[in-house]
Amino acid sequence: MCGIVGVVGRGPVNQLLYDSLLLLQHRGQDAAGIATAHGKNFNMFKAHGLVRDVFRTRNMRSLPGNSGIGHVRYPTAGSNSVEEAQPFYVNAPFGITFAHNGNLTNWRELRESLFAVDQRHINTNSDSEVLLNVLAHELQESVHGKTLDEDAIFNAVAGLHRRVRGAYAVVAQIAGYGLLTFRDPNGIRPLCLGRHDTEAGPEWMVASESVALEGNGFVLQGDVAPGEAVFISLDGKVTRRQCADQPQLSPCIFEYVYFARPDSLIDSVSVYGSRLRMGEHLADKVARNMRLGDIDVVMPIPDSSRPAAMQLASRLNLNYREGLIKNRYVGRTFIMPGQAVRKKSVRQKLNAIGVEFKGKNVLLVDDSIVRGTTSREIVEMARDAGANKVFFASAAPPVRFPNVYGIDMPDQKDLIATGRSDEEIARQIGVDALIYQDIASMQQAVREINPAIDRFDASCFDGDYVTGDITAEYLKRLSTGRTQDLEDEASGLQFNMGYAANDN
Ligand SMILES: O=P(O)(O)OC[C@H]1O[C@H](OP(=O)(O)OP(=O)(O)O)[C@H](O)[C@@H]1O
Ligand SMILES: NC(=O)CC[C@H](N)C(=O)O
Ligand SMILES: [Mg+2]
Repeated sequence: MCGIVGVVGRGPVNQLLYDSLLLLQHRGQDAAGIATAHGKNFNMFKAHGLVRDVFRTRNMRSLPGNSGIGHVRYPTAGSNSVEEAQPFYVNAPFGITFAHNGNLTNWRELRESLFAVDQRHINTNSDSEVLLNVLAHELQESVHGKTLDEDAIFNAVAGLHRRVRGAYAVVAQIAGYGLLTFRDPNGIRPLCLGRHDTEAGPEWMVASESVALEGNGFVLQGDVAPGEAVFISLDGKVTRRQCADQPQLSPCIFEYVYFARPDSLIDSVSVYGSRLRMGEHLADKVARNMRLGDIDVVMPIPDSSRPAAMQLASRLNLNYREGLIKNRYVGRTFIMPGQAVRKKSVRQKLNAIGVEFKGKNVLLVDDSIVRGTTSREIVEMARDAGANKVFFASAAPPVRFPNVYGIDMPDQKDLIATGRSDEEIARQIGVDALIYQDIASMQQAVREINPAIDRFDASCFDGDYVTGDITAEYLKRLSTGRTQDLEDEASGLQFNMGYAANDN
């Protein structure tokens, strides 16, 4: 899950973009980048690492301009090579810089047709570079020698929607014209618009999550609708148009479960509120399946499960205790690359307070169990700290299917719930009892806040993929695809370029 931001301001925006990326850091820890527009020129800097490590004063100084875009990356296609860090740039037509959150499901086919038919070379295994080139091609076709105007821009987005499948929330700058932003026809990934009034006129910001707007003094104007495109000219004029034939809001439910910050509003739903409700539904299931007298204490696994655990305890009238302390300098473990580093980081990140465990029957609550890395380690920690019995409740149902829309779980065999019953999973993670949320209750928790959401993408729980193009064959190819991408990279089909890294 990456984070994206775009700004059209009335003064330099480099610091604003930096601050916004810090507020979106939880969506991607692998690489960060900013591209600003200064007159007709773009300035860009991107590198591996967390936002605060990527940008030094000298890099910030090299990013002048009153508009710009930014990206924090969590790779889901290709590799984590720095050449796939975003934003991306193409020089024709006009010059475009581009950042993407999501994952395309037909990017390999698109890459072939871009080369064979549109004569465009894609230099990385990034689906985002493919998407940028589709946009550039459609824009070229739509302008066709005439001056660029809003009709041409929106027609290009409509053409892109017709060719592309998958999840995409995008911010792009067209040199000398302005900022373009759009969301896929299912609205799988979030995107919202904010406004800040100044004496010189309004400033505009679009971002993956409303926390980036609010944290910078912008007022949320609402979400970009599924299939909709918004164009903001450099003088601050906003034009919006629906560019998809059959848009249908089907947001990714995992945003509410885990990805988004609790203080964000996504599609008019408070993420925090939805997690509280997931806790209530989970409480009801615990009450139906366990003797409450057996539970001495309810404990969250920091950070994301806190609202659900708190609400569960309150609804069941049970003690709530914080027995696991988080090292605030270790990031999110689930989005780290590679199992070895994820496993080690769980131990570095969380430490048990012995007195809260010793001799007690503890109900641990987490937002989800995916590979089982966190739960296995924490259960062992609880036992080592002297817990009598360890029970576990997950505010999300078992994750049984790969994600193809921007969460890096391409391989079913990595998921602890694959081919296992709840009892077998309980044995795997070493608990005395395991309670999972039901799929319907998880969806209801969000829908109770916004009943207008007809459908969710809950494919990693139920195997029903909203874009309708995912076959068993596709999923099989996906599991080997990332390895293949790394091999392609070494095969010499690409140009290799060096990027300057910060050396201090
Ligand atoms: O079963 P797993 O593969 O371990 O994945 C699930 C765990 O990963 C996430 O935590 P993470 O440490 O990423 O972030 P958090 O601090 O936001 O909870 C999530 O909240 C679960 O705790
Ligand atoms: N998680 C994401 O949104 C990733 C965006 C894009 N697919 C990449 O790998 O860079
Ligand atoms: Mg967690």
